Amino acid sequence: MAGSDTSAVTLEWAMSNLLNHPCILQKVRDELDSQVGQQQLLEESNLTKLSYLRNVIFETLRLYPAAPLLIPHYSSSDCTISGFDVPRNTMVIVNAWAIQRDPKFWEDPEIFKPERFESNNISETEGYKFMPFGVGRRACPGIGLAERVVALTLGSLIQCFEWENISKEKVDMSEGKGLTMPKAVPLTMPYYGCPLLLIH
Ligand code: HEM
Repeated sequence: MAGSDTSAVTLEWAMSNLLNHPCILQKVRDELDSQVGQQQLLEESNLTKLSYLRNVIFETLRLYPAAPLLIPHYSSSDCTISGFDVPRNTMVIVNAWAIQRDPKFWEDPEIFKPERFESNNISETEGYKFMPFGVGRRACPGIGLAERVVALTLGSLIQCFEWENISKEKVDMSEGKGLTMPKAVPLTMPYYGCPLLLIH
């Protein structure tokens, strides 16, 4: 799975979600102001304090996973999955997109609500309902890098520029086709530089 394409589409989905939810965008900006301030640029060492930014990225990956069907796996032995007998050497495709929007597991599954991740330690309590990086031995080995790159880039874009949807329409969130899930309509939006940029 390409590391750059997955991170790039996740950024585009995250930015689109924020433009459609100005209050959430403002909350991210407030967190950046209080935890990093306007006198210095966001750095990797700041990320541990930016939990709301992290939740925005998790919520983006829940609704718009970059690899919606993960990567095809083969069963190494006969097994049973949800009551279905799966013989050895069968190709198994996991629909993470559907699981991450399943109303059996998620309250208001179609709503973009980063707060849902506030009290949870995903790895311990979320089990197999949230798996944008896959799970187990063949899960994405780039997860640590991906989380840092997406958070640093998204956080820097919000810290350094003013973003606003000037169109009367919401940003189109239709999904395109591809191994990594692109937006059907690419995001284009004007932005304004912040005073922080003039300092550096
Ligand atoms: C937001 C960013 C990313 C997402 C959402 C993502 C997601 C995934 C997913 C879902 C898989 C398949 C897991 C499975 O089938 O169980 C995967 C595999 C993989 N990813 Fe990522 N990935 C991201 C970034 C990266 C980065 C930055 C790198 C490396 C620098 C990377 C390297 C890999 C590799 C090498 C595999 C194959 C692992 C294997 O088959 O054993 N990924 N990724």
